[in-house]
Amino acid sequence: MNPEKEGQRRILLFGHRGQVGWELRRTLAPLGRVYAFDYPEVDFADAAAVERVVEEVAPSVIVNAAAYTAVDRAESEPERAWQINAVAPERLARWARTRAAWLVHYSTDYVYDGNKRTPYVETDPTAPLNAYGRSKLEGDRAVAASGCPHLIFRLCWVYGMRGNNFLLTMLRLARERETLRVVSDQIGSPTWCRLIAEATALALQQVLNRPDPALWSGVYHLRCAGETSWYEFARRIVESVPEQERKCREVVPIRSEEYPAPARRPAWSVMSCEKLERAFGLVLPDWETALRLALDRE
Ligand SMILES: NC(=O)C1=CN([C@@H]2O[C@H](COP(=O)(O)OP(=O)(O)OC[C@H]3O[C@@H](n4cnc5c(N)ncnc54)[C@H](OP(=O)(O)O)[C@@H]3O)[C@@H](O)[C@H]2O)C=CC1
Ligand SMILES: Cc1cn([C@H]2C[C@H](O)[C@@H](COP(=O)(O)OP(=O)(O)O[C@H]3O[C@@H](C)C(=O)[C@@H](O)[C@H]3O)O2)c(=O)[nH]c1=O
Repeated sequence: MNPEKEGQRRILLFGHRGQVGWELRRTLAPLGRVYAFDYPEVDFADAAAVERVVEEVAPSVIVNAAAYTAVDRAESEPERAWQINAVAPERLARWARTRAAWLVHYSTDYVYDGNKRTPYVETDPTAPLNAYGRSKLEGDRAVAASGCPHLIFRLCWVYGMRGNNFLLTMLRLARERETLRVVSDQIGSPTWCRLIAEATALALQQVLNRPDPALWSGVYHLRCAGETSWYEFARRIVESVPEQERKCREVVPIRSEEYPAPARRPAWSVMSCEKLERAFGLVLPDWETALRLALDRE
């Protein structure tokens, strides 16, 4: 084997202005030269634009953190979600296969129906409840079926201090409203985007230096340890807002039916990360520690 030197390696990153992509730009830098793109410079719905960039950069690694992530909006725009989450990754995977390039891609807990009560493993059947989940699942299938060397990280409840996410929504609402009503019957693992980007780089570094890419290619669950409800997560976030800035006095637990939304969400999003630990020796901290770190560091 003749591993490519870090200095020569060309890494093509899509979605660098998103939560995970923003962090990846930094964590991938030690692995090679990072060429970063996002919407609207490159629109995943425009096949020719994607093809042009991939041909021009000619990467040996593609990291795709771009996605259509508006879960409720996807119910009324399923075609657009499909183009971005299913069709575009398939094109990237086909290109990667012809050049033997690695493709790192992200998936979601929303590919599962949430009916289990023990942690999901990667081989469990998928059955998405909403249009976003269906489009993401098709992206996973296309990448896995393409035959390119690939890592698909299946994430859950991602937050950070940029973009749209539950943490930022709750920090804002805690300052605006006296009472917050938050669902307590959906269980998952809030995961800080910075830890995802760090784990991605560590896993990628390992596979790039190992022979036999096919052995390591596959789906890996990647999330913070522990589990909680959106309600408990909201309570911790609200508590973090200094008393003098906080308007919210009460967070009320409610059932999903009491928070009507266009998309159904799984009741159980807890995923086992044993496969990730076995393959790469990676374990993320528990969600409460990670939340404290995220709030302190940013
Ligand atoms: N957020 C979460 O809770 C979870 C996310 N994931 C997955 O993790 C990955 C990263 O998610 P996250 O960082 O939160 O996503 P973000 O929504 O923060 O970022 C996605 C990026 O993709 C870009 N994008 C949107 N539409 C297009 C398009 N047509 N062409 C090119 N780029 C586009 C967005 O641009 P713009 O902002 O301009 O639209 C944005 O910069 C995704 O695959 C997502 O499905 C999995 C589980 C949980
Ligand atoms: C704002 C708010 C939300 N909720 C509920 C709605 C929903 O069931 C839950 C989470 O709300 P959000 O809409 O922020 O989360 P949602 O967009 O469903 O988050 C998902 O995003 C995609 C991209 C993923 O892949 C998933 O892992 C997951 O993180 O909280 C309340 O109960 N009260 C509130 O005030």
